[in-house]
Amino acid sequence: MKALHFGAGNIGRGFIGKLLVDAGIQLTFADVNQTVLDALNDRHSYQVRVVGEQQQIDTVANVNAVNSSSEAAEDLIAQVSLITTAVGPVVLKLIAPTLAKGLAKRRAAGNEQPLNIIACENMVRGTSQLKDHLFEVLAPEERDWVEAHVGFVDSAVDRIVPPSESADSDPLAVTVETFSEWIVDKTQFKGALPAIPGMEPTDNLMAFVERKLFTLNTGHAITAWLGQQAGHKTIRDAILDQNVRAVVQGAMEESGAVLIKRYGFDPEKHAAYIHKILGRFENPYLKDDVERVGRQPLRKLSAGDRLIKPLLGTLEYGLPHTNLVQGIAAGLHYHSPEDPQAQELAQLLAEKGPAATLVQISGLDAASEVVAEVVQAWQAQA
Ligand SMILES: NC(=O)c1ccc[n+]([C@@H]2O[C@H](COP(=O)([O-])OP(=O)(O)OC[C@H]3O[C@@H](n4cnc5c(N)ncnc54)[C@H](O)[C@@H]3O)[C@@H](O)[C@H]2O)c1
Ligand SMILES: O=P(O)(O)OC[C@@H](O)[C@@H](O)[C@H](O)[C@H](O)CO
Repeated sequence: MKALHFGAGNIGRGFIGKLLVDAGIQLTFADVNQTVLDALNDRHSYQVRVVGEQQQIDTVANVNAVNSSSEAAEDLIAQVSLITTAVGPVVLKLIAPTLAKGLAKRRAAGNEQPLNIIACENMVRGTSQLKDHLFEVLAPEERDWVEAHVGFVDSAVDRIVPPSESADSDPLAVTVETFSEWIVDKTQFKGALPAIPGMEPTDNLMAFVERKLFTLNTGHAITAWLGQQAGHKTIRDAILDQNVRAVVQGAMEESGAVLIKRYGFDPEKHAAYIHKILGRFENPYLKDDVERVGRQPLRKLSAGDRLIKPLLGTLEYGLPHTNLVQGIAAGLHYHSPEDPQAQELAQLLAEKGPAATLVQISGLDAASEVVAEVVQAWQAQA
């Protein structure tokens, strides 16, 4: 079996690429970073440091790489039976034209074998969003064929992979935590489910996507944003700060109450899930900067993402949301000279003030009580 994976970054190399190669799949990465492409094509292998109480170094071998918008990438799309991505939500739109050209070549070549595409991004139903981008650029005469032959499989992906501390000396170095979880929607595959140990099929994906995004990523973002305010550089230092931890845990519990009500999760098991996540944030073997985890605040504060969607759930069910409000206020305070979204946020705040900025980013109702609550928390944090 052959696969093409878009995005040879931290999750691409450290999680999805490794699982595919471990399953005996012949893997090619597609990326735009020439240094990474050259290193992959030079060495055809790289090492993954798995860190925890026990540490191990695994070698991922026999891999190749192509430029993401090249004809070589299109030709592979025409041949492979699996395409995965870990490029970041904003890049999905950028890879759609290459996908469209590759799928047109596949059809022209008469390749009727099923192809499955799985986006492994931190977003709800990312593959479905990639499909929307693809259909915007796909020629109308290709659409029925693509619907019939290509499975667009949504997934939830969980493994903390910060940039490696050795990245300066080795562009392929990658350090990952021991924990990993990749859950895919088995109802969306075309043809037989590929046998990939570590890929878990479910017919209840939304529950798992929301459980992950609205627990781990909710708590992670708040740890980063409040951590930055308190002067911490890393997620570990931030979560060991009892003031930060209390809000993070409180927000995960508030979001958890929504998830329990919506999906019927067992409350005790959900409490254990939160407890385990707090331990993962504390991992002494990983150096994860608050800037990585707090990045792109406009995306993280948007309507369907990790703060606002759980907040809306608490409003829907009449549940407490004090800590989520603190987290959202902290997101509005997030600053980073390197991050264009943080720059845009600062400009919005300067021009419009906190209430109008929040309403614009999150889609919350300007007249709602909760907007006033966030503004009050924002002022208190200043
Ligand atoms: N790192 C984590 O802990 C983690 C965990 C779960 C999910 N995720 C999600 O995985 C995705 C990737 O995150 P990451 O941490 O690996 O980021 P990353 O920046 O390390 O990797 C992204 C890769 O995509 C490449 N890229 C950019 N534009 C491209 C294009 N047009 N075509 C092909 N490749 C392109 C970049 O060069 C880079 O190698 C994000 O959606 C993230 O939310 C990350
Ligand atoms: O990748 P983002 O920017 O959506 O979120 C930052 C982190 O919370 C995220 O990458 C986590 O490390 C990951 O989701 C763990 O599975």
